[in-house]
Amino acid sequence: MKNLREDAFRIIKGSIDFVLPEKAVQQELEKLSLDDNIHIVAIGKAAWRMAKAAKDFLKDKVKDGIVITKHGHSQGTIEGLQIYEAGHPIPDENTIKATKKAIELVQNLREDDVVLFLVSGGGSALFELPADDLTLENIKNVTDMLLKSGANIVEINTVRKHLSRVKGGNFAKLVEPAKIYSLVLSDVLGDRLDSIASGPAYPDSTTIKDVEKIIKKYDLQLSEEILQTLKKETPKHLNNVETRIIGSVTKVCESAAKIAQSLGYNTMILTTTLDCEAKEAGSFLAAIVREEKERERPLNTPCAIILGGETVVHVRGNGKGGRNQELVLSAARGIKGYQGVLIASVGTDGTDGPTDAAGGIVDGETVNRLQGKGIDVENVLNDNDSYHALQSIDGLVITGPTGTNVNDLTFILCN
Ligand SMILES: Nc1ncnc2c1ncn2[C@@H]1O[C@H](COP(=O)(O)OP(=O)(O)OP(=O)(O)O)[C@@H](O)[C@H]1O
Ligand SMILES: O=C(O)[C@H](O)CO
Ligand SMILES: [Mg+2]
Repeated sequence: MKNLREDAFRIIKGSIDFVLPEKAVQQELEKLSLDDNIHIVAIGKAAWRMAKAAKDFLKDKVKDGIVITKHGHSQGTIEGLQIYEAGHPIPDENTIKATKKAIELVQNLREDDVVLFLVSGGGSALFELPADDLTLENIKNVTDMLLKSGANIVEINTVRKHLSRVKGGNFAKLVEPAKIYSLVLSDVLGDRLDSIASGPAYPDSTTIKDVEKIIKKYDLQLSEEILQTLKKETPKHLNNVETRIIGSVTKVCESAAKIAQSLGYNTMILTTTLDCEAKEAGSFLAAIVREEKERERPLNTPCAIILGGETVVHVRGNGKGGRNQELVLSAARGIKGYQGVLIASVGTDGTDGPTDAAGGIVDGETVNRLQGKGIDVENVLNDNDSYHALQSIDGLVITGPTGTNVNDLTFILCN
């Protein structure tokens, strides 16, 4: 018999290690073998670690550079690079100041210069210079409105791209005639490159028609000056950019599958875009487990069934939890009594909702164990209190902040 719990922790640790910024950046730089005259521009929550890895690898080939990351995310100086911290999820004065510095850095480059553009999630708030005569206040207001509207990240960034001097491919235009190599750590399901950090160096696939639809759909009340700016198109073609995705939930799933295989499991990646309600995802996973246990389908045991994505929780209760913890607890209801099975789900950033846990692990005994402590799973789910319930039965996965952020990993292990 396999030790499912031990194997689960190996899969979690190993697959997250694979998309840590250092490893992902250096592996790609080895393949690229860039010449001299490199200028680093790094944006996003992982910017500091990506830039440090690039500088350590490229050494004197780097002429200069700039890092723009979230407040609290810098880990000190990096020789030859300017470091800025700025507001996230709402941009602040530093966002504008740092973005102007980045533009200064790339504005007068020549054809034989190279901009190494390191992109990670959070870049939209951290890298911004408003278009036309719009002010930071304008952008803050629109951002706040969009974040509260219920629009998804692709929709939010569609609007943001059309209000900016750097988003939606505009940054690449400012870099011309120099070339950009863009290395991207994706936090958008499906890895839409024009959405990640609002695609400063990627041809924009969205149009002002799309913006109009989003304004209507969410009944956004925008000022006249903003509506005027939203009439201008973003660049649809760029000639100076090469882009590589160096980390994503797809890569996490693929490395989880490899690790599971090496541990002796028959393995399948079911999806890399799980995006429904966390509780529903949990019920669905439990149904798959029952099929495995009753009929050994879809895989012969021992097996690992792997999913990547980012589920949604509409928080209505007063409890503490996160989408991964809620997903596994919901799943626990449907696998009650089964032996030799486990379901785990974690955020690859190590933080699931406003908790210190990355996610949770449940098995066929979870519901009974909770009952033994006088805890009713339905009540817990109604109150969105998955954290305390899982904590009481040693069902939390605690990794601490991992330094990367590429959505969530969920998997089933069956003996
Ligand atoms: N008590 C709770 N139970 C379940 N889910 C919760 C609870 N409180 C908050 N959440 C969910 O946690 C989400 C926020 O999670 P988290 O802080 O991990 O952000 P994120 O989406 O991963 O963003 P980031 O890219 O910044 O990490 C919210 O969208 C909310 O749905
Ligand atoms: O910065 C952003 O736009 C989001 O994190 C998606 O990449
Ligand atoms: Mg998170």
